[in-house]
Amino acid sequence: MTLAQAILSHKVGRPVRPGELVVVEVDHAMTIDSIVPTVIDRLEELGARPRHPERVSLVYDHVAPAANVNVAEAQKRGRAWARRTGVNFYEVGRGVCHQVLIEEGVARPGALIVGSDSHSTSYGGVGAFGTGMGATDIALAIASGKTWLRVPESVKVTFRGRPRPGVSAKDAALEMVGRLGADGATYMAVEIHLEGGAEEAFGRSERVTLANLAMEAGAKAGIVAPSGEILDLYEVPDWLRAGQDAVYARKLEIDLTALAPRLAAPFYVDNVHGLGDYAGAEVDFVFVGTCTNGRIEDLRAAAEVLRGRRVAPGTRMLVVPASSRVLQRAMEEGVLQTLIEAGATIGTPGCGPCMGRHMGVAASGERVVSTANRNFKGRMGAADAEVFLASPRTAALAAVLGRIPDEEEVAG
Ligand SMILES: CC(C)[C@H](C(=O)O)[C@@H](O)C(=O)O
Ligand code: SF4
Repeated sequence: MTLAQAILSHKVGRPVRPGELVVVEVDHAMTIDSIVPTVIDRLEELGARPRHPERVSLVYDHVAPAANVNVAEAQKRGRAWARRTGVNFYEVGRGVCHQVLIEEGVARPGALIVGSDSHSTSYGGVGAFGTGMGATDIALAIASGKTWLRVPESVKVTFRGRPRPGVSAKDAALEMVGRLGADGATYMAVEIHLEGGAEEAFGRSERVTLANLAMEAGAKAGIVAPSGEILDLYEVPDWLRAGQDAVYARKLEIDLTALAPRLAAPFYVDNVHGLGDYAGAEVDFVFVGTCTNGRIEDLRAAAEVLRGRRVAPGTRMLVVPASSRVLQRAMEEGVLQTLIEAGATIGTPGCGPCMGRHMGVAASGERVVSTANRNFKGRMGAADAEVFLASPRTAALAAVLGRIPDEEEVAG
């Protein structure tokens, strides 16, 4: 069995096969500020309330703090609903939904989590089956405590070895999406195995980055086989193991020892290149943050580059911690001090300008280096703003140099 099969079989109480439709209890249902109004509408149409409010979370992260009166009104309605129903509520500033659910211990190995956000695959970083759904499906999951799923086929991706200096999980994830293609894993589970040193090199944070980017290959779920740090942090159930008999739709091997830093160039996440193709291109705006790369490990990587240096004149840099805990930690460790002294500015924990809705959108013709997971046309503001996706290290170097760095500078 694959890991996706193992989790869904455990839920159903018998072995399930890819292609089967199953109705399963969900361990948790999550929704966000910008989707909750529709979720409430659907629940009201059904005359339903959350069946298990303690298994529901509402996180205010996407346009938080509210950018205008309409958003403020919608958030007010969601707050009142959360109070009325007793679901878990995370206010403006607590952080990006996925990071919050991981920090709160909701995401754990073997759990099934549905969220009204496509990057719910992130929970796979800790060995959960996390998947994104629309508002109607989430409303039904909240009302009934269950959902239906087609048991997905799986693509097996094996990362082998330890990455070279300057190469991170983001580079590995971009390489994976580039090789799979944007629709290479549509409705499949991407099952990620770390071997030959990769299981130690990539801790929880890095695994979340990998599972998060699996979405950009179209994946229903991205599940990293628990090993390394995950075994220290969680109790991993015995049944959560891919069997020798597991059948995969496709297998991909990535040698981390040979991997160079990667960039996803506009306007597709699978448009993955080496730095050499764009090195020297001027950069207007650098954004470090998001559910992909806004954790303390990512802020440390940026601070390491910025220590004792300045963001280049003509370039601006915004750092948005993925959560309030990340912010707190960055403060305690002096990471914030380093970033601020270098001339970066800090935003409220949450999604920040990832979706181009507030907190620093890009103007026409501007070039952005972002640590996020999407670079579609208009994603961060103007339709012709160019967004390059990269690791926190590459992004921070772009900020101090005012241009896209080359491979040697990143290896530095
Ligand atoms: C707003 C939300 C529904 C959306 C998603 O589903 O992913 C957003 O988080 C994104 O990254 O584009
Ligand atoms: S940080 Fe970006 S990718 Fe992640 S949930 Fe928020 S908007 Fe979506």
